[in-house]
Amino acid sequence: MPTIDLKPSAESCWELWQAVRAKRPLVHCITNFVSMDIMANVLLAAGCSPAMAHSLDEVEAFVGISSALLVNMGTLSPEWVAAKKLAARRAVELGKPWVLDPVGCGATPVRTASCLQLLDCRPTVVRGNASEILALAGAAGSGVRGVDSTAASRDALEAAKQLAVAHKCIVAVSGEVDYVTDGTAVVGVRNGHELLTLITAAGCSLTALIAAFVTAAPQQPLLATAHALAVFGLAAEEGLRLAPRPGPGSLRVALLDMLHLMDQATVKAGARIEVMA
Ligand SMILES: Nc1ncnc2c1ncn2[C@@H]1O[C@H](COP(=O)(O)OP(=O)(O)OP(=O)(O)O)[C@@H](O)[C@H]1O
Ligand SMILES: Cc1ncsc1CCO
Ligand SMILES: [Mg+2]
Repeated sequence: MPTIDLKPSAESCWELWQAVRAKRPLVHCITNFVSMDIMANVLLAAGCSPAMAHSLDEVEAFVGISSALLVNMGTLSPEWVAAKKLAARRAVELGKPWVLDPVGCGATPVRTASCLQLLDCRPTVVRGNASEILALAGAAGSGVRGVDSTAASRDALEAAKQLAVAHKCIVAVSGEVDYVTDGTAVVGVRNGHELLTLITAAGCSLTALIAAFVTAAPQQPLLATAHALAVFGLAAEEGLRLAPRPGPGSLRVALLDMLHLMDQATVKAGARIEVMA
């Protein structure tokens, strides 16, 4: 497959998505019980192959046959955390991208400690809501309410930059504006809709899509992440426009439909990715 040279643009967004579809990457997801269904469906609709596998006995072999790994801290247990660490280390050994979703970081000491242990396993990308990113960076008063954020994404941008520098990774904070940074550059994505916060595991699924997009532009994980954020957010916007009712249930279905149906003209007209720093 030819190497893609991404630009922070809507054109590039379509181009990368087509490369993802052509590759149909197998994304190995060690996620949570809540997100399994919607995450697998989001990946399928967007043109990828999902596989949910979390057995301690199997995860290393699964990383071996996958294009990328997604690790999500949602419904954690000691066995699952051990499996996540093994899988993450294997991904690094094999040079495969892996993406961390620190769900509910800051909610309990065990959860925060587990997220920090995974962060030490050298993720390619970390994507969380603002409260999760603040807690991961050790900021006081992150405001996490269970797995939900009470902070605005802009308020977590400095924390995201700190994390990116300290852990040599890309950090994305989702919210009204999504921010992606490597610690120096900042790219903003202005797609999405507030109703997404009423669909459980929308963010979890988005993180899995980021893992898929990075497989098609492994040298440009920052821009690949921004492109995944734009595609996901735009699918929600377009879905809501065409949904029978403006509620979370209809949006959940319409989001999947749009990830399957969205065309080039819609992506080129609607993706809002901009370099901010
Ligand atoms: N106020 C908002 N306006 C527009 N889009 C939003 C808003 N808040 C979140 N989003 C979008 O919702 C999606 C999920 O992000 P969110 O920050 O809600 O994730 P999350 O809290 O991790 O979700 P979950 O834990 O349920 O998986 C992203 O595409 C994001 O851009
Ligand atoms: C609601 C919930 N609880 C643990 S994981 C999860 C899915 C959203 O993060
Ligand atoms: Mg989340």
